[in-house]
Amino acid sequence: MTDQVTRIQVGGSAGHDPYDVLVGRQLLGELGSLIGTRAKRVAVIHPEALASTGEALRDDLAEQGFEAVAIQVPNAEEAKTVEVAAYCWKALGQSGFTRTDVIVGVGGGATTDLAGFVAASWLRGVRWVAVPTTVLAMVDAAVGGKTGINTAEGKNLVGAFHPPAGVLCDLAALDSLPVNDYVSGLAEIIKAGFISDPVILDLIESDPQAARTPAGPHTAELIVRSIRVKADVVSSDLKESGLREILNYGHTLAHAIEKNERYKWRHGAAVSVGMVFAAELGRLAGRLDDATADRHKAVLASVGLPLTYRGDQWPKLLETMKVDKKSRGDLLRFIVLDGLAKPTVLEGPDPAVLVAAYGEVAA
Ligand SMILES: NC(=O)c1ccc[n+]([C@@H]2O[C@H](COP(=O)([O-])OP(=O)(O)OC[C@H]3O[C@@H](n4cnc5c(N)ncnc54)[C@H](O)[C@@H]3O)[C@@H](O)[C@H]2O)c1
Ligand SMILES: O=C(O)C(=O)C[C@@H](O)[C@H](O)[C@H](O)COP(=O)(O)O
Ligand SMILES: [Zn+2]
Repeated sequence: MTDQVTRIQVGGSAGHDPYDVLVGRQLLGELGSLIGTRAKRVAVIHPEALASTGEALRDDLAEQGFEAVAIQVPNAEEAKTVEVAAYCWKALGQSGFTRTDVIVGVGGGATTDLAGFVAASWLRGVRWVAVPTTVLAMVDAAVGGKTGINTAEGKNLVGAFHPPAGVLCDLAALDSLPVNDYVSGLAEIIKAGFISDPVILDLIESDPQAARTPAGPHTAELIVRSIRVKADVVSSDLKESGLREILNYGHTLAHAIEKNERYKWRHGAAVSVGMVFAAELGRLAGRLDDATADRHKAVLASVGLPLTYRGDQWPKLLETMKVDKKSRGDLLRFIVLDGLAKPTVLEGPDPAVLVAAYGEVAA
């Protein structure tokens, strides 16, 4: 599977333009055609860690005749700030970037979230192409058009739905990814397994150690299966008016942990703890069977993801969860499972049940 190119179409049926996610190797030759002939200028937004990749892409695009600029931004969550967005807007303004010009976001989910947001906000929306270079960005962040930045008050509080024109997942990029960032992406893959495609869980459980590296036998299949889960959901509900909420499984607590840690925790690590909490919530609400709830801890721990967070932080986490995007007025809402691959919404759980569920993750 690793040497072939898999093409997954996203959208088309819900009023937004369809685009393709390509998964394979040596895909960057596709970039010029995705950018298209109307563009004169291209801005390549990349993190510090990928300085040489960003500059090589810029040089390549310049050779293809574009006026190409590289915009280097900080690594990880430090890029998802209004100050960094403003720095990008300034660079676009100074390059004379017009509505037919194109942004390329190369990097992990933090970079693609930022690049997509800059594309959504510049001149009220220009085209952008995502070149995700982490597992997490390939299977989740770069697909589906949720773009945004954080504020001191919470995760992704400012953003826009602005789908890319295409997504290029070059598996070779994963070879340089630090193992903790690789494993962080497995949390979103495991999420896709629990909400929709249990074969994902079987593949990881068959050899958890191998799942921790890009050389594992199931890497491409895990990535493709997870992208299909996401593509199916966002194709029918781009703007999260219903079904798309299932992709937020584990995220209500995760985002509160990330804010509490001032965005220093990896997103996937927080999602891992959040899924243990959500599984326990489902079990205590009488929806989820014990075996499936316990399977969360087993599979997450088997790849080295965390299961616990500080017990004394519960009051602060609860306050933050109240302003989660799924809340409606004073009503707290969580995604839980009615069973394996049966996600549903749990509205306004009894506060005592919430405390008891947190007891399962409290360290
Ligand atoms: N928009 C969405 O739908 C969506 C979905 C899931 C997650 N997200 C967001 O994605 C972000 C997390 O993304 P992430 O896990 O990719 O982390 P990240 O973007 O922070 O990247 C992790 C680190 O790896 C570096 N890096 C990236 N690619 C590399 C490579 N190939 N080799 C070496 N280093 C590399 C980055 O510079 C960074 O330091 C969070 O902000 C999260 O909120 C968004
Ligand atoms: O695409 C979605 O929808 C998701 O919820 C996917 C999540 O994995 C992702 O972390 C997303 O950025 C969360 O969005 P938010 O709306 O809860 O900020
Ligand atoms: Zn996520």
